[in-house]
Amino acid sequence: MVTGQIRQSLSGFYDVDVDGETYRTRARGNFRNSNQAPLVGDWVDFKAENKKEGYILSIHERENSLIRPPVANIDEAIVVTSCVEPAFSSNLLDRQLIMLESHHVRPVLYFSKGDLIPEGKVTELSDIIEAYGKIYPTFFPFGENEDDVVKSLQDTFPGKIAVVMGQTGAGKSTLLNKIMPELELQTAEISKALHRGKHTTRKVTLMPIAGGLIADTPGFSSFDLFDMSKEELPKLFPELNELSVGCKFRGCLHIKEPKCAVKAALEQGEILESRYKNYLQFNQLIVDQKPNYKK
Ligand SMILES: Nc1nc2c(ncn2[C@@H]2O[C@H](COP(=O)(O)OP(=O)(O)OP(=O)(O)O)[C@@H](O)[C@H]2O)c(=O)[nH]1
Ligand SMILES: [Zn+2]
Repeated sequence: MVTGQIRQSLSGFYDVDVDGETYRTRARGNFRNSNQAPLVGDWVDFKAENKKEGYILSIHERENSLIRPPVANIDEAIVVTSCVEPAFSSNLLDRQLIMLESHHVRPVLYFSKGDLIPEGKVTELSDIIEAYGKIYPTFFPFGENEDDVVKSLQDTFPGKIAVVMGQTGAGKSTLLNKIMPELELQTAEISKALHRGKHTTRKVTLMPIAGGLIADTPGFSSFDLFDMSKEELPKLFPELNELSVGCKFRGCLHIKEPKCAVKAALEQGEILESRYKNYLQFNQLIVDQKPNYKK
């Protein structure tokens, strides 16, 4: 029996890395019937006569995992958000952030297309980005410092598994190509020129980049996964969660309760109004989505 880490999955095959050597494996029949499917990033025990025909015997306990992308043991998720084209959406960003928080994956924010922000909007967007910077590690290449910012993001990679996610056209491929030009990932323009969809295979790969392992995720155009309870939701906003110790009621949802520290902070302008509005909207979505969930 050998132990290694799954680095790629494709059509039922799992490529397992053992100290730099790759073994092609499959999941055993009884394994497929159980609910647990191997994921890229999983540490597995497997049996192999040779490097082409191995069988996964068991999966080690996971730190965490995501559904989109299907990757396990993620150290950080780089959320790429475009400032312009597609327009900045705090709602979409906050949806991704609570999804990551609920899966215990650490978000890192990268804001792209700072160069395209119209002059009249620079202050507004910079203020928003600065506010996010107080909640999460945030990288915003803008003007002269672009290369340094990308470099400092890349300095977070060594020894880690990272996933890159974000809306279609946000600039994920562009960022990865900046870090590692050898990758030559197709950016939107090139794939448009080739007249074909970019993500036709269901291949998931961890690519060695800047000392870490990175999975590039197909972009999405909408995002509506709310599988948490309304009680759990406020805990997924780190700044609300931190403030909640000051609320009068334990389990305060920061909506209608009196003596709520979150609402006080909101009135003082200490938290982003857009985040609070998004919180209220997500709360409503959960309430509408799961009428029987209410305690
Ligand atoms: N001006 C400017 N253009 C950018 C920047 N980042 C990306 N782009 C452009 O935006 C378009 C989309 O970028 P991609 O890197 O393909 O976006 P993606 O997130 O990989 O998109 P999907 O693969 O569809 O999910 C391309 O035309 C890029 O050249 C940026 O910082 N500034
Ligand atoms: Zn409260």
